[in-house]
Amino acid sequence: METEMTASGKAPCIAALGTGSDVGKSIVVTALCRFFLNRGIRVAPYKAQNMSNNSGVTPEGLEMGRAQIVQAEASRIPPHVDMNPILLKPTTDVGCQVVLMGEARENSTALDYHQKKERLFKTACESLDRLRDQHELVVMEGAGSCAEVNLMAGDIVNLRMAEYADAPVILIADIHRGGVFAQIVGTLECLPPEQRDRIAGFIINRFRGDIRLFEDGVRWIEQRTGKKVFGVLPWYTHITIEAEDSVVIESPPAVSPGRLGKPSVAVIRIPHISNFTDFDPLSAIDEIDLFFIEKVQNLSGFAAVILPGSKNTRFDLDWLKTGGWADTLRAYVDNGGHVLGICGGYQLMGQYVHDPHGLEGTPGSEEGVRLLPVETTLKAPKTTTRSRFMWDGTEGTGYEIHMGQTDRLGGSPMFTVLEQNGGTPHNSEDGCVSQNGRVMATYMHGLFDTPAITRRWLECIGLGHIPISDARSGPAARDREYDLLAEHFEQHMDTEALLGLVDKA
Ligand SMILES: NC(=O)CC[C@H](N)C(=O)O
Repeated sequence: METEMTASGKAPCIAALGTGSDVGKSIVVTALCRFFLNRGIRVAPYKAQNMSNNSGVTPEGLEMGRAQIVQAEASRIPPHVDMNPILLKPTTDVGCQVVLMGEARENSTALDYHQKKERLFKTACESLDRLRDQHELVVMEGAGSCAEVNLMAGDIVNLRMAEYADAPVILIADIHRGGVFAQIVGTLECLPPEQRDRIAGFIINRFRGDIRLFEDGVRWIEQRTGKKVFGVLPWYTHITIEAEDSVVIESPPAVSPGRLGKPSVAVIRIPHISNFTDFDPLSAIDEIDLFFIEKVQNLSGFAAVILPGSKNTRFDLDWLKTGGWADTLRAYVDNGGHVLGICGGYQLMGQYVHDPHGLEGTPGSEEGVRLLPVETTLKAPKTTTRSRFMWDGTEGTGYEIHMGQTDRLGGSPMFTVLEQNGGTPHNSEDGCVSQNGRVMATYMHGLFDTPAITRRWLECIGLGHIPISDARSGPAARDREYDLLAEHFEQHMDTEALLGLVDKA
């Protein structure tokens, strides 16, 4: 199918906006991208502004939100910062790092960020225009609820962006949390008439149970609003696509390792966790139980404990120390436990973390958890690389996103870096392994995406007998999941009506 160019000579756009946060916008956009691609349309994803600590690196070595990287993958195109020109990475409750066109620009409080919105809106529009020049369709994603009336004047990602692109809007609602009728009618009610008219219809996400029982509900919504329900998307468990938001791992309960007779691995859910999707390949292994844990508990039942990335290393370090985690971790290691740190988790495990310029809070130094002989200083410029590395003869790929630079004062490096952003690495040593080999850490995110590296790490923690199939991870495996998602989506959507939207756009 071909799309009609708009009068401006640019490709049409459609926008998926939400009735709230975490209603499943990203996954619907991912499904839409693969659906349109399967109909022969060259499609690209776009989200003007993303607030997330879950980011990745483009082939050009620039940083962008992982959700748009996933959507680009579903569109079978390389990710580009135009797909997510503004990324806000929360460091504190009131401040964030502003990543503009893939580069960390500054730390901003919500208030001063607000004052820069107009300039940023222009940058975001230019990105969208470029995407529209290069593709046949752009599927835009909104942020949070599109009807936050107090924020509408400064909106650069929801209806204002849809207006700029003259895009019809699909409103995504989440029936699982209840109140779906009020979500939809209430959202429309909060919008001025011209914006309400822009909403073409609805997708109801996360339906559980017998869908026939909801037919009345669909009729009610259509009669009440005069707009179409494009489809009701049932809950699924047979498809794995990485999650966008760390709310999926919020407030995890205490767990009993080994409860199912399987070896268990714990990831400590630190307050500013970043790139929690690093562990998706581990959760996919049936023979292992992977848990996120937050409350201090005895660790002796775990085969290994992981300290993940952090967007505020010193804050999380203080949290680990004052809450009792630091002592618990040291005792666990003294008793033979295995610990792995990734990025911020690596920094935490050293002797000190220095932040002389206050990049992540007030300037100063903080004593580390002291599990490794390393010392870290946070300083610009930010490192953002796609890397290739070697671990004792096993090759892997990963990506680095950090301000910190870490000096090794003992132990040995974990990886030899072979390549960064397609060129020679700045420093060919990465990470640190303790003398006894049980404590190790690296800057490399995404290391478990390489099955051979996962296998190698499982050997290190005494789980070398667990089979790791190459078919479970990597690009080909993810591509199959996008097809499964599109299939599920098509089964439950009025596909003709969706295609009709593109014609009208
Ligand atoms: N991704 C991370 O874990 C980043 C670690 C730390 N906040 C830094 O910027 O160096």
